[in-house]
Amino acid sequence: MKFVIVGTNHAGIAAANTILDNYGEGNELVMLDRNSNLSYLGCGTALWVGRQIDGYEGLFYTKPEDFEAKGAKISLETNVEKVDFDKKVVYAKTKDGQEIEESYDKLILAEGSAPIAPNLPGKDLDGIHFLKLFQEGQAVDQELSKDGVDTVAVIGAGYIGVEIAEAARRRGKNVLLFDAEDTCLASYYDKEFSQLMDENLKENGIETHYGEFAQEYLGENGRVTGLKTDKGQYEVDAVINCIGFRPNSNLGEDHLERFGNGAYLVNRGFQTSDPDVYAVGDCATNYSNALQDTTYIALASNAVRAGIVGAHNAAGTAIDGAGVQGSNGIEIFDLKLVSTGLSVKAAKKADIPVKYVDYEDLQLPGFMPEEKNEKVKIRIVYTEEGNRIVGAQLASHYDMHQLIHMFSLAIQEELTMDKLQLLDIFFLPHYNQPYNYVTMAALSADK
Ligand SMILES: Cc1cc2nc3c(=O)[nH]c(=O)nc-3n(C[C@H](O)[C@H](O)[C@H](O)COP(=O)(O)OP(=O)(O)OC[C@H]3O[C@@H](n4cnc5c(N)ncnc54)[C@H](O)[C@@H]3O)c2cc1C
Ligand SMILES: NC(=O)C1=CN([C@@H]2O[C@H](COP(=O)(O)OP(=O)(O)OC[C@H]3O[C@@H](n4cnc5c(N)ncnc54)[C@H](O)[C@@H]3O)[C@@H](O)[C@H]2O)C=CC1
Repeated sequence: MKFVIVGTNHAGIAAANTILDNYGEGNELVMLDRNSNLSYLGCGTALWVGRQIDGYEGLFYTKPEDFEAKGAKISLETNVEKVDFDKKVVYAKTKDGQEIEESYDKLILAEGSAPIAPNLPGKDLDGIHFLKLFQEGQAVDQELSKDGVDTVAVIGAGYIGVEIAEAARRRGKNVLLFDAEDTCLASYYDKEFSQLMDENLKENGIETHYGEFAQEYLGENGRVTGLKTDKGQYEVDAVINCIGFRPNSNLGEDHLERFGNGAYLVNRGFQTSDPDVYAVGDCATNYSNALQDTTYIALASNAVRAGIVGAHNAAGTAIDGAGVQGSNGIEIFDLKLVSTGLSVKAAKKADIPVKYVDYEDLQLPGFMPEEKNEKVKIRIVYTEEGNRIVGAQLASHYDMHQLIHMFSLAIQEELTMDKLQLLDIFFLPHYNQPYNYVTMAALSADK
């Protein structure tokens, strides 16, 4: 059997390793990617640009030779231009213009996603950036090193925007952070949580502008000098756009069924509407256990799992993915926020009637040293009918992030609130309280 994988970043890499490690013998694998590098962990961009880590070198976790050593044929700087789904042939062109044709038995599309580019006047000015690829991270890093770049506008206060705003601030810049919503991180947290991050950003010197839409990039001599929004005009020396991702799904757009946002629509085994074509990672949908329906969530964690499951299915081992909760986390100037599943706001948007319970307490007993102890805020979201757990959010300066995985499992396994009430949660003063906030929240929940 011959497999072709288009896109060799996180999803494509996971698919390739699954095929090579489990079905390598007697099978053929071709990997194609238009980029000059693979396996870049974008999550490290802000850490590197903000000088919280020494450099970018450690942000790559594999190289082409690793796949060649296992028998794959891998070609970077090779753009796949067309797929003939009837003849089962992929057409690509290398950087130096060489045309490549690869037939396949099973095709795995792992084309990923691209940053959404707002079509605003002035969009071609110098000093306007996006953040996805390693090369784009490098461009932002170089921009922040230029003389005269003192004030930076970040458009979009989602995950990338908030992280790069922190990085630019750590580099000593004046940072203006814009979002159309009335808080940061609006698609991940309810207001009671995102506002904690808003305060944290302001306390650390970031100027936040919410409920504001960018309308125009202003410039002089080909270089950006300002940003005009529906509420004002600001002098800035550089702009970083972070208003979300759009799935790359050009190759199959006329042949494969797609989701509302253009992502390839796949089943639980990541098979598309063409039985010989699989789609994994940011270019494809996923199954949400909270919604109990199809969803689109662009995360490296999802991409890796999708790559593994999709590859097994493509190779003939029928397995269903476990679905996703969209579990995520962020740490900015020491404040940690983690969430999984649906916020109250997201549940409302999805027309799922929910209740929620909030609880706030110190992580450790009061007798523990003050400098080790922090308040933790928790919200658990559950369905009005049946009390099924569908979401959780936590915020603290204490590192409580591992707890969110328990809620992720609870959502996946469709657990109800009563299962949490008397769950055996150990007590040790070094870690928690005898009446810990999970038990207390569950006990006090309206059921
Ligand atoms: C700044 C930043 C921070 C992030 N932080 C996190 C984080 O902390 N946690 C997390 O889980 N996620 C994070 N993400 C999201 C994560 O990076 C993506 O979800 C992940 O990259 C998706 O992997 P993928 O392999 O599906 O797609 P991509 O990474 O988009 O890779 C797709 C690949 O396909 C190639 N390709 C596309 N079309 C073609 C074609 N026609 N021909 C040849 N090659 C093609 C591209 O060159 C690319 O290499 C972050 C993203 C960014 C940008
Ligand atoms: N820690 C993590 O898990 C991280 C995950 N990622 C993932 O990468 C993907 C892309 O991240 P982001 O680009 O930050 O997308 P995002 O969806 O997280 O945030 C985009 C933000 O831009 C705002 N916005 C949209 N259009 C706008 C406009 N015209 N004007 C002003 N604001 C506008 C939205 O309200 C939203 O808050 C996401 O799926 C994200 O989850 C990225 C970084 C870190």
